[in-house]
Amino acid sequence: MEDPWQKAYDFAVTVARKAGEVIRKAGESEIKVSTKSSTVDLVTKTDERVEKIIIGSLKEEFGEGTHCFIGEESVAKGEPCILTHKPTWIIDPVDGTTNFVHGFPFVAVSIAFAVNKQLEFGVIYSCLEDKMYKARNGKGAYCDDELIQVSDVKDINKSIIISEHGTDRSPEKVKKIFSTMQKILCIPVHGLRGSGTAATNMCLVATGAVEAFFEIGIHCWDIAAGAVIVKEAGGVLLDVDGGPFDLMSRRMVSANNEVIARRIIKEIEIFSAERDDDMCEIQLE
Ligand SMILES: O=P(O)(O)OC[C@@]1(O)O[C@H](CO)[C@@H](O)[C@@H]1O
Ligand SMILES: [Mg+2]
Repeated sequence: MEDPWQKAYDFAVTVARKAGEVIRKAGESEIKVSTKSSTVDLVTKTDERVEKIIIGSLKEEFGEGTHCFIGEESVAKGEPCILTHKPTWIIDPVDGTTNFVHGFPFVAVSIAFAVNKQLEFGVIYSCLEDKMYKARNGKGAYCDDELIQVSDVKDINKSIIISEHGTDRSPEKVKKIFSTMQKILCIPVHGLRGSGTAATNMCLVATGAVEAFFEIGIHCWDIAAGAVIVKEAGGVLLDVDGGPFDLMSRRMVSANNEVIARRIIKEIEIFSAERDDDMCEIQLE
């Protein structure tokens, strides 16, 4: 049967590579905006430039009317962040902006595509490592055309877990994040890690380098592509309360299997994070 989204998938890979080349060459890492006082969320001119390139290319190829776009920088400028049934591209042009600014070598372009609110495919280009991760619903996950698979570790004591401390620096949230990390570290696990980009973290789950990555406070553009890649590599996605994964909820546990996911969930101290789709007042559907 003909696959209706093959062209979109191939195009996403091409656009992600093109965007990654722009990031690699960008001397411009000037911090343009650092929002709100309690958050440390860096934005550079490169973030905005790369998002324009990605969305511009996609609009030219697929037309503006039929496809919708959720992009980190466009949402920051007031565009709606609502997932409708329409074909929708979910884009983080530079995941790991803080890394990019500091020359810490993990920076990713993340592009996902959803139809009828279901993720169809995800592409993550880890542009400084030059690794292209990609996955399509039901068709496996790949890194540079090699099939990837999550780890088969079921014993939490033999695991490496990733978490990030995020951009919100309000002391009560930071306290909960570090308390959770302390509890997980002392289970004990082999180690705790963090690459500084959610997209890359999810690729590390998908390749079996780590057993899990969880975070409260991430956005849909950080994790949409990674969600497809983890799932297609044999992993699981859950909410931090053990319920079903919800892309717009800003909470997620991604893991190699449910045993590891649920063991971590036991330790997570949940705090509130405003949903991505509540950030917008206009409801489109
Ligand atoms: O703003 P950016 O660079 O796209 O996102 C960077 C990032 O660190 O922020 C998230 C929220 O804490 C992270 O997990 C995520 O990958
Ligand atoms: Mg991001």
